[in-house]
Amino acid sequence: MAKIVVALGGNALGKSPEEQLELVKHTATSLVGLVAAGHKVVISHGNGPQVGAINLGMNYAAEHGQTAAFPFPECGAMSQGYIGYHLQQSLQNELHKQWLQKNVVSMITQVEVDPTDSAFQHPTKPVGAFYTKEQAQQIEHDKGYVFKEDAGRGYRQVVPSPRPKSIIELASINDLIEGDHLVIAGGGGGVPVVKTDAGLKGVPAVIDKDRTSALLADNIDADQLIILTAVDEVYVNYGKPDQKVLRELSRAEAQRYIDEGQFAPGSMLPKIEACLDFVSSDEHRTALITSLDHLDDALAGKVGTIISKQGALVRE
Ligand SMILES: Nc1ncnc2c1ncn2[C@@H]1O[C@H](COP(=O)(O)OP(=O)(O)O)[C@@H](O)[C@H]1O
Ligand SMILES: NC(=O)OP(=O)(O)O
Repeated sequence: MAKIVVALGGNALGKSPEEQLELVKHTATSLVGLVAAGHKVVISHGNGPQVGAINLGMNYAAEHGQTAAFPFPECGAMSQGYIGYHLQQSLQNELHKQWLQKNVVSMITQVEVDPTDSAFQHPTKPVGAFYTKEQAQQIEHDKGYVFKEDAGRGYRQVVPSPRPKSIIELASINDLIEGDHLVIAGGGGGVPVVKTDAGLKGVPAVIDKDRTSALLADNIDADQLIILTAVDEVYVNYGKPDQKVLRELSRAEAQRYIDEGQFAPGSMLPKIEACLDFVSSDEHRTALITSLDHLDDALAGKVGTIISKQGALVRE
């Protein structure tokens, strides 16, 4: 029996509620398979496209006098509710189908960040829709948003992405895990908050969910961190004619590829760094990167990139 944190990528969750529900239903089958095998599973998820879409919609409604303005942290909390709802429902339906009894719960999670984090001066986290260069320049001009090219897929708005310091609801998450609940936590990297004299206060940013998932996995002393995204494996020379798949990576190999710039900042780089953070303190810990579609194949060792401290494969 292992304790496993599974992080679902926001970009891999489709572009609409219908697409997201279909993708989540499919992944729920594999996640419940892990539960059926006796593992303790904690699920986290991204929210880049979703929080971007919610923010765009709320801004549009506010600009047209239809609603009050909704600050960015509130949009982050809404994205946790929206994705958590799909996950809860799909997991509950799948548990029922497999005749398994388990309570499923999404924990609205706040994550403390440092107000002096230099990330606030250098926005890097892509959120929302993809635009052409011309469209992005127009919106930059009209609204003052910052856009960057995202891993060859188009231009996206970027917001600050400070590092997660601590998980505010950690004690409750641990209690729920101990109580054998199937917990969804740290959604969208958590709603970023800072500690002030007046208490916790939300800040406009998106914490990288891979970093928060690694922190969560460390804090609950998990054995494995699984990052599910849109690609089956990690590559060197990604997207080039000579791209090469990486099936197993040691800490030293991963560091060498990071230094070579093999992993795109804002997409694959934070995943690799999060995996390294998680495996570095304990050689029995492993991290796995694969696609939402192929979790079962990856657990069977057919696809996926495994990262461990020494690079030696440790599987159940
Ligand atoms: N070296 C690499 N190997 C594999 N994928 C990479 C690499 N560099 C960048 N990517 C891109 O990173 C994406 C995953 O990051 P992202 O879309 O931000 O993840 P998420 O699923 O968490 O939203 C992949 O779909 C791929 O397009
Ligand atoms: N919050 C976050 O990291 O979202 P994505 O997985 O969508 O990038």
